[in-house]
Amino acid sequence: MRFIIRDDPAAVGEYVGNYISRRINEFNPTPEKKFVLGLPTGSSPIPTYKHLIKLVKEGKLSFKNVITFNMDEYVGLPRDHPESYHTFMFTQFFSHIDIPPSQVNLLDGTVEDLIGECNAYEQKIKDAGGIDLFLAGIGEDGHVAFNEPGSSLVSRTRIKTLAYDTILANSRFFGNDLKKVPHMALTVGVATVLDAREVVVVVTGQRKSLALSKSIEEGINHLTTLSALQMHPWALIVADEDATAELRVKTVKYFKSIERVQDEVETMHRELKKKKVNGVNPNIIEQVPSME
Ligand SMILES: N[C@@H]1[C@@H](O)[C@H](O)[C@@H](COP(=O)(O)O)O[C@@H]1O
Repeated sequence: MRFIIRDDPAAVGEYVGNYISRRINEFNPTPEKKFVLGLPTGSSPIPTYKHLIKLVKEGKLSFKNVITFNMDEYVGLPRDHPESYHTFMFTQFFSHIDIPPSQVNLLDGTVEDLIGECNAYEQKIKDAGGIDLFLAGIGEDGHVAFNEPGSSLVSRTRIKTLAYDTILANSRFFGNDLKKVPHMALTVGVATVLDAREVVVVVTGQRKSLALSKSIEEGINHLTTLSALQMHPWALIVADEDATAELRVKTVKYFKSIERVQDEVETMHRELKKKKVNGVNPNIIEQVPSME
């Protein structure tokens, strides 16, 4: 697992935005071979979305040949509700970039057959060739998507009842009225996230610091579902300084000290790819012992 620390949320957004942009451009997507991107909602990815929008406006990035799959959606909120994740994604991101709406996928929490909706979503991801890069955030209790504490670490897209802490955290978007916050959601599973070829997680703010510590400094545990990321062959967490408040000084020093080496290996990896050297393992980055 790679772990990068930046000063503040804006710097995190710039780093992650550039990272995703580089991945899409290196992939060189075409109408026949589209890049498949998994996306989250929440306040944490907003600076990343802002930076990606900027890159599109500057002509440095295009989403014309990108397919997106969002992580989750509330059950029972109409798609045009101001707090639905559907509305959030179009307001914050999709309306500002050049992605054809037909390539945007979001779960629909208003359909009658919610189980059928979840199963069809998993199938749609498979049919698209799997997710190339899944961007994620983290809940205050360490959840990824809506995989609340106690979720199976091999879970797939399904209906979840939200934890009280999550309802409380999300009530800020519903006029602080707990009764207005939906209590159920459709969410991709932990295994759906882990199936992606690459996972990038944005963690900002002090209120996420305990969850971050539990995810990377302790063992894999279904009470902190993001900790399952430790099993992923190519995961990256990008945090701001505030989010590191509960980490051991040793952990922060370690990851800061290897960042330079990580960058060098990334550059080497890119150069090798560019030269199309035969027989190069695309996961060469994983072979650097200091990064495991
Ligand atoms: N389902 C979403 C998660 O995907 C998101 O990571 C989390 C944190 O949101 P924020 O970034 O606003 O703290 O909120 C919700 O629970």
